[in-house]
Amino acid sequence: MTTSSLAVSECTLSSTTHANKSRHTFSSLKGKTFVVKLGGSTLEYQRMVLQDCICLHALGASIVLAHGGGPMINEWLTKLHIPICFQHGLRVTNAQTLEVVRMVLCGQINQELVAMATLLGGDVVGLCGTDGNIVQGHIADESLGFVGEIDAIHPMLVRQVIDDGYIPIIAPLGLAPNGSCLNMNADLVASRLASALQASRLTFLSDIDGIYGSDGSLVAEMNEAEAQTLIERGIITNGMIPKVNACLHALEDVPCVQIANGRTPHVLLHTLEDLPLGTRFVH
Ligand SMILES: Nc1ncnc2c1ncn2[C@@H]1O[C@H](COP(=O)(O)OP(=O)(O)O)[C@@H](O)[C@H]1O
Ligand SMILES: CC(=O)N[C@@H](CCC(=O)OP(=O)(O)O)C(=O)O
Repeated sequence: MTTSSLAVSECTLSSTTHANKSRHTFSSLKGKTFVVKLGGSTLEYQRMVLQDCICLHALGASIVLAHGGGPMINEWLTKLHIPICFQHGLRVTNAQTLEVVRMVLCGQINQELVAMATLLGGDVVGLCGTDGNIVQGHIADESLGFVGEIDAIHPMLVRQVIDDGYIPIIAPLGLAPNGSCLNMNADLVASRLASALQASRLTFLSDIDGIYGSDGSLVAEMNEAEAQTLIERGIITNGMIPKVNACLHALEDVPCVQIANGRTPHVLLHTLEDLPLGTRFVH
């Protein structure tokens, strides 16, 4: 048995119910592209998420894993006594902060995901948004420092990696026209990648079940007007603001966009059952 088929059987065995229930869904994954965004808040559950990615990949889907790492960047900034500051969910990034962002996202988190996925039998390639000019952007707001707004996604390298049979694992950095590296919000990178790849599904895995509304209960479906109202009323705050904007942006090109809890066992397999799960964005 190959390492890849081992990973599939481990995944399928530990989720026999899903495999049985979803036999029809699983048999039709060829040609489908799933973009998964793994939030920094959920990286401790990376093993389970990677297992599901490897399983779906072995069953024929093209998988792209985009990751964040906000909490780990905060940990390192704190250790180094560098101040932490966010505006509307985006990190204010001066030159010193950018050095730490790059080291943590690429040197630590991306490398750990690649090592863990390889150990689990996956064929993965670690990339960062600057590789092959995948994520091109510019500084949109001087007050945020080296934070990029995305101008273009060049998905050729990602497509090549997929076509060669690998799962690309992508860190959220970008390149400015002058060649300088920019800190990008990972949700926005995942969203734009999903659009550029014409993905059939974009799933944001975070540390909450989905979006909580004004009465504190989970909102199963949300459209743009409802999202804007919740942002204006201060019910959607912090990192959820760019995440919601990313979801709304992707909805123009991607038929299924949802936020789900990355701590739920085999949540990616659940997403294929088309049962209510987390918050799904609708027109
Ligand atoms: N209305 C809301 N519903 C759910 N979570 C919200 C809401 N508003 C703000 N949040 C916050 O958004 C967080 C998820 O965003 P973020 O911290 O950026 O996560 P990630 O690292 O997974 O991308 C939640 O942990 C929660 O604290
Ligand atoms: C500009 C900006 O805010 N960049 C983010 C990049 C990481 C990220 O987005 O991580 P999460 O998905 O865990 O939030 C940051 O520096 O934290």
